[in-house]
Amino acid sequence: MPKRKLLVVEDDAGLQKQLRWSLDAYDVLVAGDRETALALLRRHQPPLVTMDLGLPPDAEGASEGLALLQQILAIAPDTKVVILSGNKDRGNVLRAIAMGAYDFHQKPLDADLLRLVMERACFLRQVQQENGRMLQTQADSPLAGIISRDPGMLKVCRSVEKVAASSATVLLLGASGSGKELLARGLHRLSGRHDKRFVAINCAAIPENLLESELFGYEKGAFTGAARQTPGKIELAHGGTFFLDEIGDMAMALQAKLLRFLQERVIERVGGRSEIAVDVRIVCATHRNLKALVDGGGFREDLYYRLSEIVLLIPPLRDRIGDSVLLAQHFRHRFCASEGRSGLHFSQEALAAIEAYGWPGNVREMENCIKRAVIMCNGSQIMVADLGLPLEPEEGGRVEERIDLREAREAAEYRVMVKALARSGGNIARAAEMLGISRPTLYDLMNHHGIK
Ligand SMILES: Nc1ncnc2c1ncn2[C@@H]1O[C@H](COP(=O)(O)OP(=O)(O)OP(=O)(O)O)[C@@H](O)[C@H]1O
Repeated sequence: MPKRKLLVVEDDAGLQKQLRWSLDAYDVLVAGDRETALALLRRHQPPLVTMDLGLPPDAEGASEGLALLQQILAIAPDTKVVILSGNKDRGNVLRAIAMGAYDFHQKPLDADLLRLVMERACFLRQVQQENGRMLQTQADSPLAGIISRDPGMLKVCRSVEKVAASSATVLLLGASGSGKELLARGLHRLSGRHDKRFVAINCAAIPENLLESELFGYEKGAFTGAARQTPGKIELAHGGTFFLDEIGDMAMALQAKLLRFLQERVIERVGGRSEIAVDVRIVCATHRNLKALVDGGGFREDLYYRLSEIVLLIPPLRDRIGDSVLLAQHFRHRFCASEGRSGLHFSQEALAAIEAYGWPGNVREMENCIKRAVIMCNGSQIMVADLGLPLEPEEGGRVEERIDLREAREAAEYRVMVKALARSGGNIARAAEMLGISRPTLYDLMNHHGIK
């Protein structure tokens, strides 16, 4: 893999040399002034820039550096710019960050820390680019709305594509909010039934005594209040796909009726005498452990086997590598557009918090969280507080927000690295590929975190 390009803007020859040496994992381009920097930027389009704000002719001030920063971000808005600052530059550094610089690093240089900052910048840019590409191709793909770069989740998507054309019954297993309905809709759109209806019913949301008539329909006068003949949801899905969500919550008596339908493909409306043939593709989902329900006598074994011709396991969001930030950016785009708040960005701390949080409510929780943050945030950055994430309980029950960015970054880095290594079965090349970094960089990081 060719080295990534990094533009160093620094007028001090000694520091230029030190930066070249510290950041030798990159293809380093060096500029000593604004004009050279812009020429190199246009020619090489480096994804990463480090810059000193004090450039000639204003080496003591920051006007030249800030003007360059503005130009860099106007020419290539995705560039991740890290400001190298002296300890007296606080005000100017804050100004630079507010203008869109990615981060800052205080001199004297700490090579290890700077390398980490650059790696994180690289990673973030890559995720943002992938997100952009996905948004672009969204309209053409039937699994369009499904955003993921996690190998496990992508495997589920490939399986959906494979089974879509068949008539097999599909069982989707996954926690609440993990995207079961989204996948079921994708499956329908990819199938030969896509021009017919997709009808969904949530077995847990409808009282037991009403579910039967919802599913199978009823004849006029079948029960008090049955004023006219009403077809059921299964019948309405004729020719299309019928999605039964929370199948694990269905009562035993109704399970028997559903099994009969699956065996004979005919329904009988409540209070009716005739059998009506219905042709539907069944997709069901549950967040419950269906096999354990069967073992405990809460779910019919014969129905379980009927429903589980193809079983797809949807990983929870916390196990999807890199997806939390990717999804957060996706929802930020979407809600910025729908709420008329263009130009909002996440602060670094907010991104670190998004990565570190466990998302027990999965993608739905993330969607709600980002929507609220977009609506509630003041200014141009979404801060940690805007996310309203529950704080991690500390030892002794004390609740305290961790605001050490370096620590948060390191923890997040360690986590994704261990996951990638686990998923690749210890294969360094594959793990590095998943992480979007070079093998030497991964070795460096493993060393840094003491992973053998
Ligand atoms: N990978 C994803 N990319 C983008 N949006 C997603 C993704 N997964 C889920 N969503 C969105 O998250 C929300 C919840 O997804 P969905 O309703 O499919 O989950 P579910 O597993 O069926 O939830 P439940 O079990 O609670 O019914 C939806 O708004 C959906 O569009």
